[in-house]
Amino acid sequence: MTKKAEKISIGNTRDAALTILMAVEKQQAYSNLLLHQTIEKYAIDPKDRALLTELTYGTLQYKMTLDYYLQPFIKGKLDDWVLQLLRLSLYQIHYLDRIPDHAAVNEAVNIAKKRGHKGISGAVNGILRSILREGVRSTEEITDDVERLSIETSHPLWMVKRFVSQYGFDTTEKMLIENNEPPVQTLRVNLFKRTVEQVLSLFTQEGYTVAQSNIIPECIYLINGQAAKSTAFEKGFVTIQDESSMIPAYVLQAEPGMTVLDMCSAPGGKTTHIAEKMKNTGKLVAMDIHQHKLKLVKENADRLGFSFIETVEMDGRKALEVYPEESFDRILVDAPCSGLGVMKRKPDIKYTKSEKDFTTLKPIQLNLLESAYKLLKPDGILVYSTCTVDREENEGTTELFLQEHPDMELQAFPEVIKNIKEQPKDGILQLFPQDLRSDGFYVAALHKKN
Ligand SMILES: C[S@@+](CC[C@H](N)C(=O)[O-])C[C@H]1O[C@@H](n2cnc3c(N)ncnc32)[C@H](O)[C@@H]1O
Repeated sequence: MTKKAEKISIGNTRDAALTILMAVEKQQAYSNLLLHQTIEKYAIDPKDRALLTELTYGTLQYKMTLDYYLQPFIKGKLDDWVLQLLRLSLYQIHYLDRIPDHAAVNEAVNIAKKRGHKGISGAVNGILRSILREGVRSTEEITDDVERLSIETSHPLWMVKRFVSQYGFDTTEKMLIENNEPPVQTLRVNLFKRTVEQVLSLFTQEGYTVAQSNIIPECIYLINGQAAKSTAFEKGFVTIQDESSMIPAYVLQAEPGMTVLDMCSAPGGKTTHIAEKMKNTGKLVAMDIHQHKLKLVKENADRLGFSFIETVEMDGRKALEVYPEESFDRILVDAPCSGLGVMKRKPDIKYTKSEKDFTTLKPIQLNLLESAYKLLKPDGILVYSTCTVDREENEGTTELFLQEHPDMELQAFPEVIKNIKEQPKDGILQLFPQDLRSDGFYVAALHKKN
């Protein structure tokens, strides 16, 4: 495709959204990365950027609900792209008040003409106009509560059943509804370089609207604008991080001069937070199994001004081949997980995960913890965290680990973390997306008895 042709096809925001949706479906590409690449590559203008994000995420977020609404109007088999176009158009008609129905239909017909032929554009026009005339069917027709919740919030039935069995219907319902809300933009102030007040004032001077969190003191909410374009970001005064991800560095209680291992570190969000708490002194090893991801840790460390971080490409399960037993004061295992806590940011996760993923993850998490246990000094603290809300991967993994290691016990949380939410056990925190409007996140702090 020539540059000119690319420009023409991408000139239309809906057409660009359709291209992204098709790539997500076909190549299982990540929606957030594709969206970012599309915005950068085609220099999409800020006002269209918001619409492109809304259309792409909204259509993906409500895919199953949209299919439920579309189904009675579709006779026979449609090409994948036509189905995506219908979902995209119905999303605008059903969920976006500010887009007039006729504009959504006209755009769909134009795209169908351009991408297909007259027959297809006629079919798209017919289906959308029938929906406008007759309205969509009610989800009340679904008699089973769990099935209805699955369709209304567009999460696969197996997942909803799993959550309901783990947390009950009410908590699950709140979580699934929150997953379809736009994420709150949060930044962590790099206290090694600036105070929260200095950063708030810098953002305000540049026309951003910001507010300090009353949970994590160095967390600020960005109400409007793009953080990555700000002076504070460029100068390394802030990093983009979800508020829940700021918890592990508090719980780890690393101090200047200590020897600390971040076993699954890339892209370095938590490593740089730990580095800040260590005031750039001591030894901080940022390990990851993927060399290409460690580049991001280095870039982040450089931008934020930390010179003492050592990046190491290694499988954490084999770290004992290189590091002696009992050689670290603190270890963070921010483990690979199913990611069910971040579906708000990455709605494609809903449709790409399957139940069999859980059987492979737990042994990896336990093996990483086993390796960390051996590397940890007596009286040391080991923190296990995940960005999932799956009980098996979280409490399940922690309980098994504790059973196998009677010399490990839960470590009480610092006050800042204790105050976030009441928990059955001090030392374990399960955050749901509805708690702080953050990602769903899990943290367990474990202490090695002397
Ligand atoms: C949840 S992400 C870590 C996010 C990171 N801690 C942060 O805050 O930016 C999990 C990371 O674990 C890494 N990983 C997966 N298996 C690993 C292993 N066996 N040893 C070390 N790292 C591993 C992945 O490459 C990925 O970067």
